[in-house]
Amino acid sequence: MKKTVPQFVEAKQKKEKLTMVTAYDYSIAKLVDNSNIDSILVGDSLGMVMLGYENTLQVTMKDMIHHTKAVVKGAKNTMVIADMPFMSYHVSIEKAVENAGRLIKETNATAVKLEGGIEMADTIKAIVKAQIPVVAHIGLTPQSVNIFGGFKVQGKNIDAAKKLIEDAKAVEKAGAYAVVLECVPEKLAKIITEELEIPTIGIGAGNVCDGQVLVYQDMLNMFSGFKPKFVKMYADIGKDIENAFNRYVEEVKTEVFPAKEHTFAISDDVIEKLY
Ligand SMILES: Nc1nc(=O)c2c([nH]1)NC[C@@H]1CN(c3ccc(C(=O)N[C@@H](CCC(=O)O)C(=O)O)cc3)CN21
Ligand SMILES: CC(C)C(=O)C(=O)O
Ligand SMILES: [Mg+2]
Repeated sequence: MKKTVPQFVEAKQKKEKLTMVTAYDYSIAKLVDNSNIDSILVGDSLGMVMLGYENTLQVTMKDMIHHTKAVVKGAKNTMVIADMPFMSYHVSIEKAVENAGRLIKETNATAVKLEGGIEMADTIKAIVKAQIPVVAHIGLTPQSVNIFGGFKVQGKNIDAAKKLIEDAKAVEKAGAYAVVLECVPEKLAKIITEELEIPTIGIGAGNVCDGQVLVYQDMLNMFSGFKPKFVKMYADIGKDIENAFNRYVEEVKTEVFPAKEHTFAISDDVIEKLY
């Protein structure tokens, strides 16, 4: 068994780094489960990497449930966190609790994640009151892309930096057990990490965070939509896939594939009778 929610929080006191990657289906979830990664995020980034949308705004509860169910089946021993999609927690606190509940009940994920700081504190509190663990997400919150005017680094001026520190404290006070810091300058992420008891999980926030998260297609170089500065390539699977497809085409054309070992036999008697 890998980490539970309390163990995830304790990791910070023990100064053990936390590791998280996204997954959106059964096969990848199994690979993550077999690795030493602590937790899986079924991110609403699936709208971009799996469904080809230009941002995460069109992702629905149905999409999140569909993908999270598959991930949970593959991740027998790994904590699965499901992103709450845009507009599933903004209309009212009641609807937010209801949708968080659906995500857990219909998928058996462990926790939900939602974007926002101070303004979401009461929502986080209500979901935690329903006994659903919540991960918060502040800084570059992609569901605010049209307010921000793009995917931009947050917290660079004094007011924005102070607001982010207040956001972090507010989500901790509201009962979040971890907080994702996305695209936050490293020195600000350090202050936030030191101020909080709960772990900070960084993406584009430096190695000062208590843990890190990356979209798996980014780290394996299998997504060509864009490449944020914070991404490091750990394998070149995209190129490997393209090369494999081209070798397959070549072998089909030259009749190298399928070979004997890929084909089924029949007795010559039967064939003779057919002729
Ligand atoms: N494949 C993928 N990876 C992600 O990390 C990711 C998604 N999709 N979808 C949802 C959000 C969107 N994210 C993004 C997307 C683009 C940038 C980006 O291009 N950032 C600029 C920063 C520009 C600036 O303000 O200086 C960069 O150069 O990194 C950052 C985060 C992070 N999330
Ligand atoms: C980038 C991470 C933190 C996320 O929210 C997602 O994948 O949707
Ligand atoms: Mg997300």
